[in-house]
Amino acid sequence: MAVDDSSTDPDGGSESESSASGPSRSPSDSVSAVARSVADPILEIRDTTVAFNMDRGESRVLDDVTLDIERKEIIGIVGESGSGKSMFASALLDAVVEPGVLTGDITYHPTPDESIDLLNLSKRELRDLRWEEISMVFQGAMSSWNPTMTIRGHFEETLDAHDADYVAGMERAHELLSDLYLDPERVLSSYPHELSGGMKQRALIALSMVLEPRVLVMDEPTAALDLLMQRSILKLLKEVQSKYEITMVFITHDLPLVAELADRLAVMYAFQFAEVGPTETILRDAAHPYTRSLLNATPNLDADVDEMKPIPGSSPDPVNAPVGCSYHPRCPLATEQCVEQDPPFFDAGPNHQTACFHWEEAAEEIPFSLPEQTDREASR
Ligand SMILES: Nc1ncnc2c1ncn2[C@@H]1O[C@H](COP(=O)(O)OP(=O)(O)OP(=O)(O)O)[C@@H](O)[C@H]1O
Repeated sequence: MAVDDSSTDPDGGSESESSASGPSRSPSDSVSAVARSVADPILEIRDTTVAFNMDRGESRVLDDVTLDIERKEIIGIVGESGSGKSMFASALLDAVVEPGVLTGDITYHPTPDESIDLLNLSKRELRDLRWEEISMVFQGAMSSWNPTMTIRGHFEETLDAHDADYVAGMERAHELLSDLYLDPERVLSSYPHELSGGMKQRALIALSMVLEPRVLVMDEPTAALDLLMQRSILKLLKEVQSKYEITMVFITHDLPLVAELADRLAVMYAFQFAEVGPTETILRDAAHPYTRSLLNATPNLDADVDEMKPIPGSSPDPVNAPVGCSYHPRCPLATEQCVEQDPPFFDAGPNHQTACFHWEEAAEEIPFSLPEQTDREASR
């Protein structure tokens, strides 16, 4: 799915005529469409692909994605299992595992006036960038604590590896642990097995922020926790984000969960972004048939089980992703055009882009009812 702005009228609406005739998909269109929605990008991801050569053929597990991440925003990357979310996270840190091949352009702007070409750094520069500038809490990281080392040992090791000032670093560790409602001394002197899952996860978030990164990428950071702990960590993350003014990229399959936290959502389907927009807009006016069906299929505390409608069919194999729109085999709105052409992004409203030729029909054809008031709205 490419990005396109050629179908947009001056008022920000879209003209279906131009979409039907196949809008231009040149890179300049791509950049201008993305730039319009993000005023001060801290990360610019352009035409980025991750591919593995398999015996069966090339497996494109991230397929030509373009996205800007705004400084100090919380962006939720949402999608079904296997849609490419973790690959996207790894790409942001040039940390794709071998033999995966990462191509494209990712530019990091530590400040609005500085640009770093993230995919052309030396090993040393990349090592410094990770943790110090862009830090990551990986999926399953709770089990990655070294069981023979206290939590203090982990903080010390991290500070040491980056030649950071020990006293200032440990002061920051104390502050972060307190911010995350942990008793710093008790936690620092504990071994990982002496802490509950929720405490370990909060300590890990503190550890990932100890070198004062500007961006924190979290891949399913709360997946192993119960619902109440997940929600309380989300609340703490919001507080920490606003205190330290950090940019957060929160990756999850759980749309209602991340909707409580994120300013914007980017919905992934089949290794590409299907829709990007402000969280409230996506929840109220999702324009992509997949997002609308995902909202109908997603369990949440407020909906009856009978109201949930699973999406028929299964998500594509990265070796044999469908030609045209990758969602077309499961989409009730699919036409010949969807089978033949890869839809570009269309503007569906302010800062709201969707990669669907038929987005204007989606609201009528795929209705969904908004959940009752959520915690997110109540907390605003
Ligand atoms: N090392 C690898 N070699 C080849 N393919 C891989 C490798 N790791 C992941 N994949 C494939 O890449 C695709 C995207 O995986 P990814 O882990 O990014 O999905 P995800 O959306 O994060 O899912 P989940 O939430 O289940 O982790 C999947 O089809 C997966 O099988």
